[in-house]
Amino acid sequence: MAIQKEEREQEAQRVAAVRASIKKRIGELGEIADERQSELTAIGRAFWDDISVNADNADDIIETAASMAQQEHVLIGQKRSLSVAQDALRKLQRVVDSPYFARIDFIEQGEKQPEKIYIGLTSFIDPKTDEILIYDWRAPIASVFYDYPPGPATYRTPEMDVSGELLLKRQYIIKAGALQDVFDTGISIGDEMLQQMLSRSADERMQSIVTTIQREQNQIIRDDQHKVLVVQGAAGSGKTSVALQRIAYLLYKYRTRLSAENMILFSPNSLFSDYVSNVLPELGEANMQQTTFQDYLAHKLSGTGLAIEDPYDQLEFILAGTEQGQDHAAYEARMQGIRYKASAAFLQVIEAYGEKLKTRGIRFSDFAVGKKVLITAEQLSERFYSKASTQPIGDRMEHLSDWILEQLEEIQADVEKRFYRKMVREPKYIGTEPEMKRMSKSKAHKAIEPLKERARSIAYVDALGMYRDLFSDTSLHHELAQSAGEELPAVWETIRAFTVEVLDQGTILYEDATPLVYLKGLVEGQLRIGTIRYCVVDEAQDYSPFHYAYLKKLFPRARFTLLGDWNQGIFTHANASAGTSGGAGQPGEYASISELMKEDETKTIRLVKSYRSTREITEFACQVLPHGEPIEPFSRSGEPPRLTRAADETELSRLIAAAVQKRRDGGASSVAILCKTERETERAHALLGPLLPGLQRIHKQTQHYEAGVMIMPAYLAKGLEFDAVILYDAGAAVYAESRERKLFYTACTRAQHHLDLFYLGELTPFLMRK
Ligand SMILES: Nc1ncnc2c1ncn2[C@@H]1O[C@H](COP(=O)(O)OP(=O)(O)OP(=O)(O)O)[C@@H](O)[C@H]1O
Repeated sequence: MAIQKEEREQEAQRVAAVRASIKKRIGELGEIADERQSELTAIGRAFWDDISVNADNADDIIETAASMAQQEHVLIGQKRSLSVAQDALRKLQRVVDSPYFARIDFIEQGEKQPEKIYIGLTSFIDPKTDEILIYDWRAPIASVFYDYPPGPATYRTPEMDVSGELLLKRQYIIKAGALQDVFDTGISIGDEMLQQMLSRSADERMQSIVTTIQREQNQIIRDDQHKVLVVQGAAGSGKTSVALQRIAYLLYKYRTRLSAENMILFSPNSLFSDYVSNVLPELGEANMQQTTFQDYLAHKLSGTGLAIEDPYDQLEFILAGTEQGQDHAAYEARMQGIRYKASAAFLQVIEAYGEKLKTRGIRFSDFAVGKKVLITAEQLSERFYSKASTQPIGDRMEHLSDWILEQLEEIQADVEKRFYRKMVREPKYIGTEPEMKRMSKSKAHKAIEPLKERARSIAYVDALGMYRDLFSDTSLHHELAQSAGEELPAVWETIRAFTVEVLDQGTILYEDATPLVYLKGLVEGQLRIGTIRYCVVDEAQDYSPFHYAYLKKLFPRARFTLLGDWNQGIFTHANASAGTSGGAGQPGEYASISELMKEDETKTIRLVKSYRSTREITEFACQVLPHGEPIEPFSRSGEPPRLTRAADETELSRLIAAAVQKRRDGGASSVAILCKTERETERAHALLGPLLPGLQRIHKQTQHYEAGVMIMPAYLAKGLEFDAVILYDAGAAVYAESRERKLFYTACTRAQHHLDLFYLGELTPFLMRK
């Protein structure tokens, strides 16, 4: 809704006035920061002068120590106040050219005068008048802007709910310090503004969405009542964006007791981590810890010498199917194993195993130097099980480690003596006695230290051996399954034989890694990281029940936000709970998450509106999953996706190169050519490379995201988006199996503005209208 010229004039004046105020404050803060910096330098200098002066005189040592402690205290305080000033300065510098983006006029119940609330990225109080010139978008009252159309409205403060009436909702576009546009909005947050945001070309990195957060998204961002928040959101519905703004919100709301180190985000790969890495800094917050599950597993198994398979290699195996001459029986054996090992039933078996091991059965390994065994596995076992079984395993392990360390101390002393005697006896050592003592001490230390390290890291427990027992010993597995109220899987013998064979080759397949790490954690009693208070899992559909049980154990004090889209679940293991492998997402799958998290306070929120793609692309992608979650496209129109058949590979490459060029000429800053597998990517890259100079090949190890023209397997594009997507070969020879449907859907939904599909032979049946 356009506003009157006069009012617009007033708004422009206010922008200028607020900006002037901010600039002034920036100047003051700059001076304060400089002053504090020079004070700090002076104190630092005096500190060292004091030490050098006083330390010359032995009598002054005590006095020096006292003065050092005191000065250090002053130094810490001074550093803190410098960083406060610098923080405030940085925040204002970031917003000075665009101080706010919205205004609401709100009259609280019982009040006579409405209040004008201006909302921006950070709050700003006029230091002279104490007037709040800008409210932070995360302040309680700002939620009215996101949640309500003009009319009755309520917002929640920590103390109470405040009701009133929203009289006006206004949005501003302020660039380089000048008001460019201002308009009043009605029902939802300016479709106009959202249209503008979504029509732009995809940026180098993900952008923040604070100016246009939608009501249903705001509900997720500000939820702090539930321990587990599950978000099922359509492709492009803003799950990742919401996750990041939520982290910023929590950091603001709990700023006195929560910092970025208390939060962890699990993302699908390093490329994605890089892609989203600037959102929080843009919002003035530090980045949370970000990792991939794979990195976590690798970290947990580091030091064991075991290398685990990458999830993408597992996926490649699944996608390759039996097409490349792979033995059908072997393929099926592994597929059955993947499903079983991700299931809640197998989790119960491992839990039962953990219970049993409390009283007997932990496999210990000997402590030996070369062939000489210092402490036998039996001694360790005896010692461990001599403690009451009511004591937690972790405590008993800790005692055992302490005991081993004591034994090793004695052994080290003994070894040292022997080294010394040997030196004395052998004429080739010609040192003084203290020298020989020092040498023998150091040699003994070198010999025993690795053993001590093994003791400290509980590397004397043979978790892999115990995991193998689970498969080599059918009666054990059967007994555990029964005690957990489960049955052995129907294809047990196949799974059993396959697993033992692979483990004996020294390979840890991806499907074995989490159960193994879980078991390891149970027997070592070291499965907890208490500092994490919020754990956010993006692409949550790609995690199995096992993963969730593990995360819950790992972060016992954390609240969880799990964001996913079952329609994009491309990993077989992830579907194991509902047994819908390859099919469309079923709402029933959520129940299992709350069950697994063992939390009553679980809330599931659905996001059905998709913002990324044009209406035409979203509708096109929806036909790939006829029974998928409903998706409501945001009303932004573009050209319909184009389907082009090529006669052969040479023509395919030529057509694709021309399509890329067309998109680039049309202004697309990012164009992605998506293939099915690594193999197909390699082949396509070889053909297209000469036709498209500068074509970037994206690998699973790629760490940095850079806009431009790129080629990759579709699964690596998860979570990302591009101005234009080109599907390399959408033929029936490539996409036909039900397990490939979701991957195909994921690929199509990466496109913001243009989607071009090419194919050889027949078109994929996923696009045949029913
Ligand atoms: N409220 C909003 N205002 C502006 N842009 C938005 C909003 N919500 C989402 N978007 C935009 O929509 C696009 C998709 O968002 P995002 O990547 O967060 O979705 P997603 O649900 O995680 O997608 P997917 O599951 O398909 O990877 C992004 O460009 C994001 O900036």
